[in-house]
Amino acid sequence: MNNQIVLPVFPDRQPEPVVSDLWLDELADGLTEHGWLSQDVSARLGSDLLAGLRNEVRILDRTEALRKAGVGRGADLLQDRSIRRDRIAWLQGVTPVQAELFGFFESVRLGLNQRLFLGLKRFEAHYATYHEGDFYRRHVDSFQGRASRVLSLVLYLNQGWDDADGGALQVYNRENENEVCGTVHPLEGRMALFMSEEIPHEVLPANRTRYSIACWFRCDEVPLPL
Ligand SMILES: O=C(O)CCC(=O)C(=O)O
Ligand SMILES: [Fe+2]
Repeated sequence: MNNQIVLPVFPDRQPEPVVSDLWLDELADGLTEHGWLSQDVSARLGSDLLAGLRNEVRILDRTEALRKAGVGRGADLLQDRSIRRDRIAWLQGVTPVQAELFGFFESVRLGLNQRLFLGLKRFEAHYATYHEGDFYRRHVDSFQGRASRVLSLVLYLNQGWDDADGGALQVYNRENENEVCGTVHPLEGRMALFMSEEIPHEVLPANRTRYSIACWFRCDEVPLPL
């Protein structure tokens, strides 16, 4: 009789997004020193998660499930095509890849609260597509007089993006909004992180469809009417 134990074989599983103390220290230092940073996080998120998110946004785009983005909120919402031309869909965190990404955002929220005492209570995130010629003029992310968006995180989902494809995130000096202090090309797995109220930024016109997820960590408990 063969009583050898046969171990079950599981298919390769992607590890959970990797958020280490050391990495959170690095983010906190970058934010304290410069108010913003950009990093390649593809190894932390894993290629399966990035591919899953890219797949979702492409389907939303193809099925025209994304809506024209506005400026302001509630009764003040304006769809001013001279300011921004992207299309968006809010993430609910219910599909497996969104749930995994929300776990990552939550670790960032808790880790940065511990280190910087930002009082981040929650986050909201949307997919965005910029089609050829679309842009978002220079702006800051928190609404005047509300100061509820504290920290912005943008994650890009574009494979093989060349400089010639345009669509770069241009970051301006927090002391002088006319001085460019950084350019982030929207390559898959790249993340930009910045203080929402402090850092003026702009999306330059894209020369081909550009996919991203923008997430805001907020200090208000109750969502304001969207
Ligand atoms: O996609 C980006 O690089 C930035 C988008 C942005 O600034 C925004 O949605 O507020
Ligand atoms: Fe922005």
